[in-house]
Amino acid sequence: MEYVILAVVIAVVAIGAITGLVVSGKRRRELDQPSPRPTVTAPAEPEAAKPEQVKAPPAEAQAPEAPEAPETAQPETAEPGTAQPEAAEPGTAEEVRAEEAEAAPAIEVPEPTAGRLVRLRSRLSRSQSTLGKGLLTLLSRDRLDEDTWEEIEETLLTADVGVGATQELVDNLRTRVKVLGTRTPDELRGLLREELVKLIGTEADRTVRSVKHGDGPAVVLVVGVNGVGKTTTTGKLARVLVADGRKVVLGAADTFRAAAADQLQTWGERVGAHTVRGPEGGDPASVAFDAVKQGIADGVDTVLVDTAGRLHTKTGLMDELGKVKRVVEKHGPVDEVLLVLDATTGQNGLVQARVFAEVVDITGIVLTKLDGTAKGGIVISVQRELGVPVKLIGLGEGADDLAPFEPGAFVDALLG
Ligand SMILES: Nc1nc2c(ncn2[C@@H]2O[C@H](COP(=O)(O)OP(=O)(O)OP(=O)(O)O)[C@@H](O)[C@H]2O)c(=O)[nH]1
Repeated sequence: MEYVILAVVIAVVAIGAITGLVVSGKRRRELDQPSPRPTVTAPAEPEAAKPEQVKAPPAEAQAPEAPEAPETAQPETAEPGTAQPEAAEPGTAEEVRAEEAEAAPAIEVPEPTAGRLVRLRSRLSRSQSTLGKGLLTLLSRDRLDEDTWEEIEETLLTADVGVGATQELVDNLRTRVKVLGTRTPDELRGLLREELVKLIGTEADRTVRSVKHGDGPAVVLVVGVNGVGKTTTTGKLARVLVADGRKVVLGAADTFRAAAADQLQTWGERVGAHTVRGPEGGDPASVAFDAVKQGIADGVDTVLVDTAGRLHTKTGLMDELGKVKRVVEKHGPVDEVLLVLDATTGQNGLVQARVFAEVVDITGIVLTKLDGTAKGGIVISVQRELGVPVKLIGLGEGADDLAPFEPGAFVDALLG
C-alpha cells in the first residue's frame, strides 16, 4: 500500500512539474512578441508633422464629399419640383453663399468718367434757369439799354461770377453785340457761350495727377473744411480713378470724426480699394504716412488721402496740414492738393479757399453740391481767386455724381 501512495505522489509531482514548464514557456514566447502600441520614438509622427505635408495635403485627404454639397444644392442643378435628398438642407447652401458674400463684398465697376458732365447736365438746372436762361432772355430784348446791361450785371453777380469777371464779360458782350447788329437767338447763344468759356478758360490742365511715377504712386491730398463733402468726394474720386483703370489706396487721415474713416472705408470696399486708418483722434500725419507706405508696398497708381480740415484757427490748420504734407513728402513729392469747396456757401467758400491757399499749395479745386445751387458762377470766381483750375464738380449724392470738369460742357449745360 505504501508503494501505491508513493507512486501516486510521484506521478502528481511529475505532472505538476511538466505543466509548469509548458505554461512558463508559453508566457515567455508571448512576452517576446513586439507591442502593437506606438512609442515616442516612432518615426511616423515627426514625418507627419512636416510643414510641407501640412501645407499641401494630398487631395484625397481633403474630405472628398465636401465639394459635392454646394453643387447639388445649387438652384441651377436642382430639378424643379423634385424632392432630392440633397434638398433636405435648403438653408445650408444659402447660408454658405450669404457668408461668402459677407466675407467678400461684391466689387462694383463704376461708370466711365468720359461724358459724365453731359450725362449729369440736368443737375445744373437751378443755375441754368437763373444764369443761363436769365442772360439769354435779357440779351434777346429789342433794345439793350443801360438798364438792361445793369440787369445783366446783376444776374452775373447773383450767380457768384464775381465783380472782376462780371465786368469783363459785360464789356466784351457790349462790344460784340454792337458789332453784330441784329441778333438771332442762335447768334446770341453762341456769343454768350464763347464769352463764358473764355472766362472759365480752356488752357488749364484739369486732369487729376494720378499716374504712378518712378517707384511710387501719385499722392493726392484732399483738403477742405468739414461738411463740404470732403470724405464723400475722396470716395467718389476713388471711383473715378478706378473707372479710369487706376489701382488706389485710401488714407483716412481725418481722424477727428470716427465715422469719416468708416465712411471712407465703405467707399473703398465698394471698388476694391484698401483703406489705411488710424485710431480715433490719432495723428493724421501718421495715417497719411502709413497710407503712402501701403500704396508703395501694394504697387498702386494713386494714394488718396482724406485730411482733417478743422478750421478752428488758422494756426491750427496750418500746423496740421503742413505736418501732413511734410510727413508724406518723406516718401516722395505730393502730386496734387485738391481743395473741396461747397458751392452753396458762396462767398464763405471763397474765404475758406483763401485761408487754405495760404497754408498749402492748392493744385486743383473740387466744387461740390453744384446741383443744389443757382450760383454756378462760383466756378469762375474761385478760379480767379486762387489762380487754380476747377478739376471736378459734385452734382449729387450718388456714387457716380462726381464729374471731371469740362468748360464747354459746363457752359452748354448752363445755357440749356
Ligand atoms: N447734393 C449734393 N450733396 C453732396 C455732394 N457732395 C457731398 N454731398 C453731401 O454732403 C454731405 C457731407 O459730406 P461729407 O463727405 O460727409 O463731408 P465732409 O466734408 O467729409 O465732412 P466731415 O466728414 O465731417 O469732415 C453728405 O450728405 C454728402 O452726401 C454733392 O455734390 N451734391
